[in-house]
Amino acid sequence: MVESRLVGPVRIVGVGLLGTSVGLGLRNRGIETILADASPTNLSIAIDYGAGRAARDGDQPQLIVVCVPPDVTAEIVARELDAYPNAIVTDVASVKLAPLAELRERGADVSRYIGSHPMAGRERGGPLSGRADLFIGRPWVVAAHGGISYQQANAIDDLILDLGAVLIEMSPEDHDRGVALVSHVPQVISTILGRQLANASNSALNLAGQGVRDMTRLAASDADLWVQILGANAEPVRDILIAYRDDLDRFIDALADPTAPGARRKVAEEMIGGNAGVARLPGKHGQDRQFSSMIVMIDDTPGQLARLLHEIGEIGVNLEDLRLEHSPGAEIGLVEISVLPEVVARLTDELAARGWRIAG
Ligand SMILES: NC(=O)C1=CN([C@@H]2O[C@H](COP(=O)(O)OP(=O)(O)OC[C@H]3O[C@@H](n4cnc5c(N)ncnc54)[C@H](O)[C@@H]3O)[C@@H](O)[C@H]2O)C=CC1
Ligand SMILES: O=C(O)C(=O)Cc1ccc(O)cc1
Repeated sequence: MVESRLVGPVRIVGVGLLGTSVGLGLRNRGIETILADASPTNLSIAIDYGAGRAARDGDQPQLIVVCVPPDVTAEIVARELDAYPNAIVTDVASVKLAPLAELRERGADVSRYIGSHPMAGRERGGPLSGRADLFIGRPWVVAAHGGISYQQANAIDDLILDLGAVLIEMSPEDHDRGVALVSHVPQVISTILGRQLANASNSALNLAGQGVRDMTRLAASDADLWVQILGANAEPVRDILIAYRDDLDRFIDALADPTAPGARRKVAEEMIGGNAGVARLPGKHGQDRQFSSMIVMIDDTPGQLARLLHEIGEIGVNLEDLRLEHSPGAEIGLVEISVLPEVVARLTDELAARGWRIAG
């Protein structure tokens, strides 16, 4: 078992996709986890899956992670702060300003609370979708505020590093504007595109290739959750959608008469603008687009990276690119390797069989 930074126990409230994944990841590191959920069914599934045990009288959690829908996040965080006066509390809701504002309105003791947000998830919620490796190599924002000192937030940093994620500090305002651009607006646009398919003919749908599937993956997301996320971050999302409407209008105008002087240039300029934007995305959807990437966790000890590279050579796979990230303070390294898409499955299986920990 890998050594952990957290001491525990960690109490997890809400054991759907996020809560079960946190529980499974911490249990893999030997950390005691206590689970709670308003749904008895979800609670027993998460326990059966090995994400932790049920709560008992006298539990003294070091840290509480609230993983409930955004609308009820502040209410549950406030309740947990009251019930466990020695614990630090965080939440994982996809928006950060609204829960903090509501906690302040409720007069909660925010000196023991910092909101956070892992940029990792799936379209399907519920405990059955939980995965121990969901957060490995993913950004996890800590949205600090003036009411808590850095030292008190140590347990939240340890949680993030123990789960193999990459800690990023941001203000709640910057966070909400950032996720509006990279998560919430892409969700809306994917949904709109998905709706266009609802009444399409079967003969058109039968032609669907990978492009439309990539673009509409998010359209399968849970409506209940997204009504809450978009409602809680409406202003930044709206601002970007208004700019997007202008972009759409330019495209529509350019296509009104594609043979008119300058029309082709206008379309080309839009395409080149898109190329430039997507090239700025870090990681596998950006610079390394023509290759597939995977992340291998290595212990931060001498010889580990060399052994990994040697074994990839033994497996007979050519490495196209490599990036090494140290999780600040954690004794692990995250090696992002890029290879040809057709060898990913074999390389993943063979490295896993040799005992390497792989994440996505
Ligand atoms: N789904 C995703 O991809 C991501 C979601 N998030 C955030 O994580 C949080 C949880 O999302 P998911 O795990 O996807 O949802 P989910 O629907 O899979 O799980 C939510 C769980 O909370 C429980 N719950 C609801 N109200 C409760 C209450 N009052 N008290 C106790 N338990 C309650 C539900 O029974 C359910 O088990 C949300 O705030 C969401 O914004 C963050 C990153 C990614
Ligand atoms: O599936 C994806 O690519 C996502 O972006 C999932 C996701 C959904 C909600 C979040 O708050 C964070 C991540």
